[in-house]
Amino acid sequence: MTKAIHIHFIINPVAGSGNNDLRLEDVYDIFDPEHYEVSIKYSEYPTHSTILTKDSLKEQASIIVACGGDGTINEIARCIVNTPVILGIIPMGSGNGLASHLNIPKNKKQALMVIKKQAIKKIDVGRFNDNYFFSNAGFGIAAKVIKHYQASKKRRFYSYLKASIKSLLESKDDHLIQISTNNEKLSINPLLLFISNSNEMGYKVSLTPKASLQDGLLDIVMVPKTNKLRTLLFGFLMLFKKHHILKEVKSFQIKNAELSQSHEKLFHSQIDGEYFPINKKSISISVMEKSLQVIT
Ligand SMILES: Nc1ncnc2c1ncn2[C@@H]1O[C@H](COP(=O)(O)OP(=O)(O)OP(=O)(O)O)[C@@H](O)[C@H]1O
Repeated sequence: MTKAIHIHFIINPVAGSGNNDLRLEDVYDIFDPEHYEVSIKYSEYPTHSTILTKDSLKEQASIIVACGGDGTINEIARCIVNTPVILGIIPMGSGNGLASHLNIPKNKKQALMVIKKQAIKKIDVGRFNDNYFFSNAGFGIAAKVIKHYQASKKRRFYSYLKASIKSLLESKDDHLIQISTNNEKLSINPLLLFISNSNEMGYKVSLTPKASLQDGLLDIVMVPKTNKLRTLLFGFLMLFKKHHILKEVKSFQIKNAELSQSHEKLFHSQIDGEYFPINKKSISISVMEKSLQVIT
């Protein structure tokens, strides 16, 4: 008798519009119980998915399926970078940036069928000091929007738009960030400093439409603080992926970068759509080429 494949589903019940679940019968309709051993787990609080994933690794899971959005994917995938364990995704989040880049259907049954086929892609992973990002990380308004969005408690496009406008209009504090990359030293008081592995932030919005998950590079978009009118114009153009026509918008690719602040210790940042303040003088960013196996 061949050994059963252990496939574990970790569900974030509150991602997206909430009430997420998965019925064991529906999974066994697609994954025949003779060949698959299925386990379904629910996260009960933020970061719980990481603990559940570590348990699944001890339980010999060879496929772990993240059922949620980019935040849930991060909590799970960070445990399986550079391991033979494969990540599956059932998009249940609000923005679902990474799943959308990978063309994973939102319909549960269709997403299960994709997982069953097991077409595996090795994707790049972003490193942010000792943390990973799979979709994107950012500073300036990218972090503020997430802070306001999380405070609004509702995970919908409208809340995201509201948080974006609020952040665009209140950007008055100055944080000069120095960046060493590609043999260059840059300095910016950022309206936005965005570092992306994938080509979508979620809700089909993209600051880096040409980014690839397999090119061994991270795509950067840098916008210095500017006046309110140009700030709003930037926000508007971004919705149509036309922000690059503004002369102050700089886009380039990197393999690694060192970020530092001379006067301020706290970096307000976001990683994969979750607010992530860092109390360090510097941040190292790099790409780890093709170090996560994902079913697409
Ligand atoms: N039971 C729970 N109660 C409260 N928060 C939880 C629970 N389980 C997970 N979380 C947290 O929910 C947050 C949001 O998850 P996730 O990013 O997957 O959804 P989303 O924000 O709706 O989607 P996206 O990031 O794609 O827009 C994560 O920070 C995660 O830690």
